[in-house]
Amino acid sequence: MKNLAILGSTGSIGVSALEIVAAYPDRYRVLSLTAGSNLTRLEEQIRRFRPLLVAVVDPADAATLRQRLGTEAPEILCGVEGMIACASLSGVDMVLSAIVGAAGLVPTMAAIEAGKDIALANKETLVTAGPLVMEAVARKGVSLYPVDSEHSAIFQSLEGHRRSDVRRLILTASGGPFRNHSLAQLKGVTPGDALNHPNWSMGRKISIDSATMMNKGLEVIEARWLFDLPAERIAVHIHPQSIVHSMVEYLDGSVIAQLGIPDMKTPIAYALSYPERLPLNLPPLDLCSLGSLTFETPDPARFACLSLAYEALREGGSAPAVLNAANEVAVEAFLNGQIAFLDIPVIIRATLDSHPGEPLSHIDGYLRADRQARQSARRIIAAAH
Ligand SMILES: NC(=O)C1=CN([C@@H]2O[C@H](COP(=O)(O)OP(=O)(O)OC[C@H]3O[C@@H](n4cnc5c(N)ncnc54)[C@H](OP(=O)(O)O)[C@@H]3O)[C@@H](O)[C@H]2O)C=CC1
Ligand SMILES: CC(=O)[C@@H](O)[C@H](O)COP(=O)(O)O
Ligand SMILES: [Mn+2]
Repeated sequence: MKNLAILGSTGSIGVSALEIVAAYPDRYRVLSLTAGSNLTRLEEQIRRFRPLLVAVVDPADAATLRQRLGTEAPEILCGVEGMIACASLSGVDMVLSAIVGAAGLVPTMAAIEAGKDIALANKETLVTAGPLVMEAVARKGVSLYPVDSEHSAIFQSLEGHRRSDVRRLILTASGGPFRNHSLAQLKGVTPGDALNHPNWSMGRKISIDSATMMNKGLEVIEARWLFDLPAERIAVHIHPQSIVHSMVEYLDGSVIAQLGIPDMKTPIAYALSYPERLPLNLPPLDLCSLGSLTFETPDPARFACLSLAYEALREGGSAPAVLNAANEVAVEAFLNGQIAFLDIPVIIRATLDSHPGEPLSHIDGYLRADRQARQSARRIIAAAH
């Protein structure tokens, strides 16, 4: 029996993970759950999975939940302290980190420091503080399993091979809903258009990131830390079908890829059950019906966010944290109708320019860079709109 903490249980990844838990009650037990503000979904999850400890962001939501659950209520905490308590709860073997955004950093670090193995969906944690996270993982001797589909594919494509034989990683990108849009067309796209991902059903923030291709930029940075390779050895190919989830190219020219239908249950289950593979009730991949798999080079003029991410990764220090924070603020502003789609990279560029990169070592430094970049991005938006 593996005891789990699920951080971000009410989100797209959290819900898929709980479907796997429900299918394998003899393998997994949920000891703690965290959510933001979706109390209805969280209440259902508590009644179904009976965790010992739960955390939500807001104290008033914690009180509401206690009242709704009455005698069935577990211990319910709130705020970052509550998230930390859930992540480091005694008896938990593995923490699924699936909060969205840099809000996942502190709970994920708490889990690592408490010696928990990590199944990592929350890429912003590694983007913001990759060196800090990887140092803690090594020092505590915990295992970090990627959940992000591309990184799971790379992890699987590296199995049984020598790291010294790797030439480069090739991340695939769907190209999102605007793959064939011209710059003129991109000017007018709405949040509704941008949320309409062609292949994946995901949370709102990552869906916008896919539309700008910042998602792939964040994933390049994530891959840099997970697999310890520099930016110039991590390439991106557009692959509109999202069937080849990513590839590893070896020194002899061999390319090893992982393929599958686009369903996050596969990488989530692999991270939870590694090294075993669980039977999942998913439709098989039917390559003959698909007919063809295609690949293209990303266009930096239309998808400027991808180049910004490479630039921040090469600069290092605080730059990736600033990039991530500015992106989170810009995506929120786009979703709220405050800015246009093409303003997203402009705001990130301006925020990066207003924050000279600085070397960071302690978590407080990363959190300060994140906080200050958010303030700058908000100021830039307010001044321009
Ligand atoms: N969805 C996917 O297919 C994939 C997602 N990922 C990554 O996984 C992570 C989660 O994505 P996804 O599930 O799509 O996101 P969702 O928006 O669907 O879910 C996010 C979760 O985080 C909670 N949350 C939001 N803000 C906070 C906060 N400030 N503090 C604590 N909890 C918070 C939400 O709570 P509530 O809803 O209750 O407010 C929800 O449980 C992201 O980092 C994403 O990039 C990676 C690969 C694929
Ligand atoms: C499912 C997953 O891992 C997402 O990160 C996905 O890759 C998003 O699609 P894009 O390739 O369009 O960014
Ligand atoms: Mn991905």
